[in-house]
Amino acid sequence: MKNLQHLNKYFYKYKWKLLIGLVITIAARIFGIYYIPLIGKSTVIIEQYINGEVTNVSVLKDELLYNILLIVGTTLISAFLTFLMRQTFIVVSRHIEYDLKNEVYRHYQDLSLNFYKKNRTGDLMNRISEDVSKVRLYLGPAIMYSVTTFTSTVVVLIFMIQAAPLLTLYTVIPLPILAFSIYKLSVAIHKRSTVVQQYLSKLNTFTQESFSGIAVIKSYGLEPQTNNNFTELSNGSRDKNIDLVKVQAFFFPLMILLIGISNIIVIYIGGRQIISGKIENIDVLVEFILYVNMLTWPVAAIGWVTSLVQQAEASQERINEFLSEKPEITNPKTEQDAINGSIEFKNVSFTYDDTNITALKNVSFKVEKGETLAVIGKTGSGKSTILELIGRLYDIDQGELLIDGRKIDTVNLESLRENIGYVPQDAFLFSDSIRNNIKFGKTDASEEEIITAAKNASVHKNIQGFSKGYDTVLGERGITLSGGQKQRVSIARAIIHDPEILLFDDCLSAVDTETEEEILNNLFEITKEKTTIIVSHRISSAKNADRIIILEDGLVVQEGSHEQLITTEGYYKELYAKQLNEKEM
Ligand SMILES: Nc1ncnc2c1ncn2[C@@H]1O[C@H](COP(=O)(O)OP(=O)(O)OP(=O)(O)O)[C@@H](O)[C@H]1O
Repeated sequence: MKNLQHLNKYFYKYKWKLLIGLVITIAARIFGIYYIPLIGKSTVIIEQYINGEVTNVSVLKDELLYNILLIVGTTLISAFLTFLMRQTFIVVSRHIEYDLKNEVYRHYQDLSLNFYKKNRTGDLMNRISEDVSKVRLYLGPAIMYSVTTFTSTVVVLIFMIQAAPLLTLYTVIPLPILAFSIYKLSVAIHKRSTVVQQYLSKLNTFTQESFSGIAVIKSYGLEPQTNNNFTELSNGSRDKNIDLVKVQAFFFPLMILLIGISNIIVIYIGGRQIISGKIENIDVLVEFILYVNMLTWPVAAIGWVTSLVQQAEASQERINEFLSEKPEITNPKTEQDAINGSIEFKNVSFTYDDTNITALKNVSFKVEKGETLAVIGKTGSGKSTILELIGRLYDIDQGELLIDGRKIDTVNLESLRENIGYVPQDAFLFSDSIRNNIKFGKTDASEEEIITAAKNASVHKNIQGFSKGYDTVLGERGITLSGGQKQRVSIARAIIHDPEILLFDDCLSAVDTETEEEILNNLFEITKEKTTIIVSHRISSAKNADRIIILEDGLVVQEGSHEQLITTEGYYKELYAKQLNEKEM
């Protein structure tokens, strides 16, 4: 139960509702049991009529009618209270489930990129959905049934002991056995349903992947093999489901068997006590059979609830594991900082934790506000890493990274990121309209601002070409943009909020040179007063920059303007010659 203590704050938050639920449950159980003594009383009067102790039939009728009305009344009240009980306990559990999901989601958002690299997306999703759902079963049904079981058992036992104490003792003997057997059965059911769930998620992942990759499957003619793999998985899933059903099938027979045993005990021992005169009236037997039946479900619930609590404990442990992860990148202060935009790397080195790859070694350069720096280098030379460090997606290991002369980890993180327009290498667009994808960079952007940003990114004409224009939905349910169109929407998103620092990571690689030229011209105007870093493999993107640095294996090997570099032996000159040749061919 140690892990479940995390939820105590939520119980505290909803304490009044839970307390009301408790009172309602006790009242519901008391009203719910009242029909039993009334049935007992009715049996007695019928017996007295048969024995001739009551001769007037209208007395019998009146008494029976009175009892029936009371039974209907108390049962209706109990039913209504049971409805209210569910409304409080289950509703509170849904509220806590919602709060917990939000807590986990917010925490996920605070965690750094390293956390996402160490953990698989499926695992993150499972903990926020499956595990939270299991915890909800503890918060709702488990607590509700525990309260019901406790109150029912106490109320029923009080009624039983009042009627016949010794018979009560004999009758309750099989009940702990029932609770224990149901517990064992619930554990077995849980184990098998976990396997069923695992198969189901394998099957889901496989199906999803094969539909996403349908183009590859078809072009390689892999349909028969995919079919075989699917059949194998679904056969496994069917077998595991059958295993589960076999165990589940024991549940009700076991309950019926144990109720039957208790009933036999009531009739046998109660019957003997009536014969020996220890119990006076037959109504005790009738009432006891009803009491035993009333006790059975709550007692069985003890076993079921125990297994629910165990599952919730395991799930909460997994949730707590992530909740206890500390974000590596934190905001150093709450006051906002004005960002002017100058960036300086002083002997910066950086090694990725997970791969141990040293992506940058002693890198130094400075870009002032209004300047453009181009970063050129072979793949894997560390270009993107420079941009990620400026966005503080990672913290540097050695050296100093200064923003406006201040160490980056002393600058307000929100201010820093709000002032950066970052276009990543793999433009990621959400399954939403083009308008909203662009507005993502500035949520309150006007239509005019959206169009201007799209025009500057040279994508406005393309968007107009779609029948729904800016309302065109992208992604799974919408159209798929070409690589170049995606890159340009992504540029529009970065420039719309007019940030002080613009970081372009090889984001014109998928557009033709003509469009590249057009975008660069537009950007030239926009970035006049900004600090701009352009990472590229193309000389055409770099040639107009104020300064160009060449990276090789994490080291700055050359630095200078386009004119200087094309006359200096090295990677830039070779690349220039090669790309010039390609253009001429
Ligand atoms: N998230 C990461 N985790 C671990 N290692 C990484 C990560 N990103 C990059 N690396 C490694 O760091 C090195 C530098 O990568 P980086 O992405 O900065 O290169 P790049 O010059 O931008 O390459 P490209 O031109 O192909 O985009 C590479 O060896 C790469 O494998």
